[in-house]
Amino acid sequence: MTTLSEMKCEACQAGAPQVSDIELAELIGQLPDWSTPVRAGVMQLERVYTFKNFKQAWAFSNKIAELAEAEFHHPGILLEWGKVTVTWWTHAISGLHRNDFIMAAKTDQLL
Ligand SMILES: C[C@H](O)[C@H](O)[C@H]1CNC2=NC(N)=NC(=O)C2=N1
Repeated sequence: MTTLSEMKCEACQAGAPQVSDIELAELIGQLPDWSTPVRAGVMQLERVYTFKNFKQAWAFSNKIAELAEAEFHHPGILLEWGKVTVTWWTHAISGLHRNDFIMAAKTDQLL
């Protein structure tokens, strides 16, 4: 079985379906360290990573940015001293697409 981190994002346009409740339950089950906050009506996928200092957090943020550009699917990244908060959602559909779960799994692989 292909794991999420081995999958590739698919091109996602406006009108693409958000994950269903059943898909959401199945996918979030593969990402135990991630939460699904809803902000301004938009469900997102979020994880906080902690580090020993700003420099390590900064380096991790750069890796995420490179991954996002390679997959052309981009997160929110909050860089703080010793912390990186990564938030994935699909702007085009104002919600969660399978791509967001793939990218969250790939983000975990960067550690
Ligand atoms: C023009 C539009 O921003 C692009 O097609 C891509 C870029 N990266 C993206 N990233 C995310 N998270 N959602 C998008 O809808 C998205 N669209």
